Formats: sequence, C-alpha cells, structure tokens
Amino acid sequence: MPGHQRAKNVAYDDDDFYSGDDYYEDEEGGQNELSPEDQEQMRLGTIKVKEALDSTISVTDKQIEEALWNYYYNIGKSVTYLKNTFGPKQKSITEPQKTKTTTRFDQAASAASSTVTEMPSPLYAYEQMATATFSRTSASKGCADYPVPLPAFAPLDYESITATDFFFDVPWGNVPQERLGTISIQPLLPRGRLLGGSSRPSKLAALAAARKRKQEEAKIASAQPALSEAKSETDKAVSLLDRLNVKENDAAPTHSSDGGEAIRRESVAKRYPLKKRAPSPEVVETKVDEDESAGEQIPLPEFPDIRTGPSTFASTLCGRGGASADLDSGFASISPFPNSTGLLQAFKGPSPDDIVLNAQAKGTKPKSTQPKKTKGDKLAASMEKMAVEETPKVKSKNLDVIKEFEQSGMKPMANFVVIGHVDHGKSTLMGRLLFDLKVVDQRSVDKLRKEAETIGKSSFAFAWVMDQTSEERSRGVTVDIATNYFETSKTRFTILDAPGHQDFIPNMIAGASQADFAVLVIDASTNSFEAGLKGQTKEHALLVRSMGVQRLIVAVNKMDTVAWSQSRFNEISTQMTTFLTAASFSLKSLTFIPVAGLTGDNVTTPVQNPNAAWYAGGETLIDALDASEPAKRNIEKPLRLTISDVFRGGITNPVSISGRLDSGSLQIGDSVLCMPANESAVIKGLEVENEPVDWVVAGQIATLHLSDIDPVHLRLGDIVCDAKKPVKLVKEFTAKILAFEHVMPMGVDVFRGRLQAEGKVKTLLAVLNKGSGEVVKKKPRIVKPSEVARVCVQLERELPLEVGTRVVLREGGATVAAGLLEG
Ligand SMILES: Nc1nc2c(ncn2[C@@H]2O[C@H](COP(=O)(O)OP(=O)(O)OP(=O)(O)O)[C@@H](O)[C@H]2O)c(=O)[nH]1
Repeated sequence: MPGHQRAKNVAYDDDDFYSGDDYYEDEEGGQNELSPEDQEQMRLGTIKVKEALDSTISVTDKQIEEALWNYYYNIGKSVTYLKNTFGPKQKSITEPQKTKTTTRFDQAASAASSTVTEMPSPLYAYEQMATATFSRTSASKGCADYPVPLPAFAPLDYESITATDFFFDVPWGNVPQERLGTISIQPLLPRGRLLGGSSRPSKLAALAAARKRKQEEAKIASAQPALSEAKSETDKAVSLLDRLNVKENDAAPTHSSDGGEAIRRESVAKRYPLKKRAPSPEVVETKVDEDESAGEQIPLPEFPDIRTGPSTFASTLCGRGGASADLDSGFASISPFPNSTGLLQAFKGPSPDDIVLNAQAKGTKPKSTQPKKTKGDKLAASMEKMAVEETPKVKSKNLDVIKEFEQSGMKPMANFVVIGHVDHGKSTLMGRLLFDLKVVDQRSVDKLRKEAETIGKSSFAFAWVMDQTSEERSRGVTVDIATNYFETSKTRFTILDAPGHQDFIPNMIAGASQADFAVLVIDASTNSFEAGLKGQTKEHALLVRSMGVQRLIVAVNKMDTVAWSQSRFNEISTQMTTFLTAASFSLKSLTFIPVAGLTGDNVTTPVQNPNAAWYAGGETLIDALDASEPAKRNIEKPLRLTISDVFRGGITNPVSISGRLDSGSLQIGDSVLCMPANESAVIKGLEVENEPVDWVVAGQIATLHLSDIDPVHLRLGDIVCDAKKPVKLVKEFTAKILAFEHVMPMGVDVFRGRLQAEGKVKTLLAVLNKGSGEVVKKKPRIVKPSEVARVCVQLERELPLEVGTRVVLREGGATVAAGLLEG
C-alpha cells in the first residue's frame, strides 16, 4: 500500500473488499472511456469548480477532473478537496490524494454513510476516518498546525489511529472550530449496486457500460470478438461485468481462449465445485429408444424431472438462452461462462456414470415399439417391470417322510451341548475330539497353532477349531453357539459348543434348547473346580436340566494339571453327584470321565499316563458319547422348529433359516407358519450338514431355504410350525419350576429358547414334592432355592408357548428358576 495513505483494517473479510487493483490499474484508460454523458458532466463540473476555486490555488484540469470523478461530480466536495489539498494552508501537502489508493469499499461506505462537507484541512483526515477503512492521509499530519497543539507526550501513530485517538486532546464540549464539521446523512436510495452503495452507477459499472458500448460498436464494425484483445486483468473484470448483463440473445462467444483466461476460469470453477450429476433419465430414454437391436431388458426406473429451472440469479448471471442450451449439463445452468468451451466441453457428453448405465440399458432393454407415453405412464410401467417376478410355486414331491426315514437306514442322530464354566476347556476338548476323529486334519490344526502363536495363545489352537470368529479368537472366549458334526459307527453327532461366560447365558440357553444331552466340562485344576462351582458350573447344569436335558456326561478336564490324581477326580465326582441329583438328574443318567483335552488323553484313546493307572480300562469320552441313548424323536407330532439363525443362503435363496426340529418333519414344497409373526412361508430347499436333502425329521438340525416371506418376520428363537396345527401365542401360563434362587411374586425375564419377554411371577400356587409332584404347600409366600413349585407367570407380550415347553426365568442377569409349561 502506498505510503501516502495508510488504512486501518477494521477486520472486514478479504472478500468484503473489492480488489482495487483490478479497477485502478486501468484508471487512465477508464477515464478515456467515459460515456458522452459522463464527458459532458465532467466538462460542466470542471468549469464550475474552476469558478469556485480561489485564483491563488493553482490546479490543473486533470486534478479537477480527478476530484470530480472521485466525488461523483459533487462540485462542493471537489472544491473543498482541492482547496484543502492545494490551498495555501496545506503547504505540507504537495500531492493530491491519489484516487488509486481509495478502495472501492471506501467509496461505497462513505457514499452510503456520512458526508463531511466544507471541512477545513485537518478535518479532511476525519472525513477519511469516517469511512469504513478509517483511512488517514498524510494531510492529517498537519495536525501539528492545529490551534490546539498536540502534546509532546502523545505522539499520534497514524498507522493505527482511531477517532478516539484523534480527539484525545479535545476537552469534552469544547471542540476547536477547526475540527467542527457538518455531518449530513444522504437519503436512503434504492441500492442496486454491487456493494449496496450509491444509486449512481459505480465507476466500475460505468467503465463496464462504456466497455460494452465500445465492444458492441466494434462487433458491428468488424464482426470480430470485441474482447479478444482484452488481455489485462482489468479487461477480464470488465468482461465479467459485461456478462452480468448478457441478454437472451447475447450468446455469441466473445472470449479468447488464452491460457490465463483458462486458468482463471478453472479457479472460478474450483470456487464453485460441480456436484456429481445424477444420471439423466432423459439420456437413458433416448439411448434406449435409439437402440433398435437391444435384447431382453431389466428396465431402469424412470423418474419425473424434478429439477428446478435456473434461479433468477443464475438467469441474470448467465442469461436464459445460454443456460437452457446446456441445461442438462448441470454446470451450464450455473456457469458464469455459458459460452466458454473449455469447461463446458467436459460436461457436454454423458458422464462416465451415464455411459455405464446406458451400456447396461442397451444390453438389457428391448426395442420399444410402443407409442410415446406420458411421464406418469412410463414411471408406472417401469415400476411394474422392476417388480421381481413371483417365485414359481415350489413343487412338492409329496413324500411319505416317516416311511422315507425308516427306509433310509439313517444312523441315529444326537445333538449335545457342551457346557461349563468359562475357560474350563470346552472348546479345546471338542477341537481335540474332532482332530482325533479326523474331522479336522493335521494341517488345519498346525495352521491354527501358528496363528494362535502369533498372538501368544498357542494353547488355543484346538479351541479355535470351534471358536471361529475373530472376536472369540482374540478374546479367547466363546461368544455364540458353535456347531460341528462328527459320527461314530453308531451315531451321527452334532456338537453345540456353548459359551461359558455369564454374559452369554442367553446363547447358552439357545444351545441347550436344541440338545438331546449335555457334556459338562469341569476344570480339575486346583481352585478352578471350586471357582466354577460358584460360577457357571452349577447354573449351566441346572439350566440344561430345566430345559429337558436328562443325560449328562461330566468331563473332568485338565487332569494333566493334577497329575491324573485319582483323589481329585473322586472329590469332584462326589461333589457334583450330590449337586446334580439334587437338581433332579437321575444317578444312572450321570457319567464321569477323566480327560485332558489339551493332550488328548482319554478323549478318543485311553490315557497312557502311568499316574492314571487307577483308571485302566475305563471309558473314554467318545465311548461315553456313543453309549448315549439317542433321544426319542417326536416325528409324528406337529412340526416345531426353533430358529437358531436367519441368513441369506445365496442369490437363489435370499431368506434362509436354520434350527433343530423339535418335533414333526418337513419336505420341500411344504407350507409353514412362522410364529409369533404369524407369517406363512414355503419351503424352497432343505439342507442337513451342508448337503441338500428332500426331507428332514425331528432331532435333525436343518437349513431351510424359504420363499414367500419377508425376512423381517423371522427372528432368532421364533418357531416354525405346522400351518394347520400352529403353536399358540400366550400371555399367561402355569409352569412347574425348579427354583435356583428365592422366588416370590416378582418381575422376571422369561426365556423360551432365544425368545424373551418381560413378565412377572404373578402367583405362587403351590410347593410340590420333587419326586412325586404332589402338592406339599398351597399358596406359599416364597419358594426357596432347590424347591419345586407351581407358579403363574404373566407376560408383557405374547410368546409362542404350549404344554411341555421349557422356560427359564431370569432376574437381574441371574437365573432364578427354570421349568416346564403345564398350561
Ligand atoms: N493344561 C491343560 N490346559 C487346558 C486343557 N484344556 C484346555 N486347556 C486350556 O484352557 C484354556 C481355556 O480353554 P478353552 O477351550 O478356550 O476353554 P472354554 O471352556 O472353551 O472357554 P469358553 O468357551 O470361553 O468358556 C486354554 O488355554 C486351553 O489351552 C487341558 O486339558 N489341560
């Protein structure tokens, strides 16, 4: 900024100031391009100013013209300025204020606010300060000439002076005559100008108008683009203003395509980034119509044109004609360069997205021989075409499933759930079992061991055979039920490995609800067994019992850690037998097996450790499993399947579920009812152990591929049932329960497998004899732990329940009772 004028920044944003450079660099040229009216005003103004000026003041015509130009032909202000600047009192001021340093904002602000008239020289400085920029000319240095001299101790910093600074030496109510001025407020006039300033055309606008006129004249004369020679920045600014006034017919390109211009346009484009354009439905439509050879189609949806027309501002900016020509381009409708070729060319054709969509449409849409339809018709037609064709009816083979089952010679099947306190070695034991039975090969175990080693958990290699999610592996705990299969010469087994952690009890309940029997794993290590008793060992055992599991294999694990101590094994067996028989397991349904899952001792092969000589000839784990009586299958009862998983079984099977058939049978083509949603579905396909099958029977865990149902109606724990004999939805029931904790009329969470509903124990009906089931006490106030009782439970929402259904009552995260529904 020139030294003769300093401006104090009053914290306006940079954008608030018009770049003075753009304008004043062309000031000379600008004056030359005054309109005839301006020239006439300038001529008359010069004469009047000359008349008003003292003969002692010598100023040139150019200086007068500059003053007039600067004060918008205001004679008074121009005279005052010239007097103050060139008059005898202002000897120190040798040069007039150069208009070049007055910003456009100064002019606009001063014109719009106050005007100081006829001020003596020092007050000129105030006039400048009264402008928005608080500019201070060198004339203000003349304050040394003020009648009230500035005190020596208060030097003025002209770079940062404020109005307060300026008057700091003036006593209140005693302003020196020299500093008095008249503030006249200009009447409010319509503000149509760029910065809301004077109603007169701004200088820039005047220049623009002049430029435009000149340009039009030149156009007529030479038919050459008038602005092709406009190379300077000023010209570009002016040409931009020209375009602000582009009318509908002013569409001829007028720009040179020099590099500077292109760069500038690019920078403008950057300031107004283009939004990615959605594919144009019209374009798709045209292409498809043109393509006579198109084959079968999956039509693209056609949408009504919801784009608005260009805004008034955009129309003003670009002109409607220019914009509409390229309306589709999206950019043209907002571009300040409607006729420029560089940027617009890039948006002339279809976007890459459009090209892909068009290509897809070409390949799939047949030729249209239909007469042109209305937009509404087209939309409706497209939506119709988009509708997925109704799945063809699944044909049933009408098999006699029971007969098929009997003739199949299928091995008896058994599902067992592996339960026990956290970290007692359930997954490891099952991994070892699968490895020893060659269900899992050496390579896979080596790989798992390597992976486990990398995170310092090499001992979990066998556990990872079962724990397959990354969460389970990184945390070292089972989270959800893991399923695996193996078979012996006698039986096909399904392993349901349940989580031991108390946080995942609901998952354990879900596993238990599918089991025919259970394997309870107990860590024999010092203190671990005891810790388990206080933890989930007992709770799990009680839960499976209350869910109908009668047979229990107790695997006393980690025997290697106690050197295969017989006394430890006996201690654990004794304690657990007492507890389990108290929990209504019959003695003959309990089997205790000493094992070491990690080493594989006594899992599938008898233990070789000499310390285990006391167990010589005893059962291995696999022997005990094989000796399990397969549960009786309720094949002839109505279908009941508890959903344990809902998933997408592939492109052709968008809705699939899996779960154990508690009763009944199923074949492809059957119609089923899903409860509690009460939605029907058709069996499209069936799988058992990942192999497609035509039918399944009670006891099997199967995958059902469904059709004619929305997956939103299917949740874990829901019941798939016979459509003719569906399970009932109930809100209140009576149950025979085994109490784990004190039970009284209280709020409880009721679990039916994975299904859960809030409810309350409404009434305690009776305490029963454990063995005979006879009533011992009617209407007790409380049921003590390990007592059997009949209670009435009320639910807040309906659950699919029927006589014989197992329910678990929990409260505050702990199981308080479990039982059997009586009615
Ligand atoms: N010494 C020894 N360690 C064992 C044995 N069985 C399992 N472990 C270790 O015990 C730890 C826990 O084993 P997991 O199989 O994950 O225990 P879990 O009961 O399945 O754990 P959750 O499923 O999370 O309840 C691992 O470090 C095993 O290596 C065993 O027989 N002997």
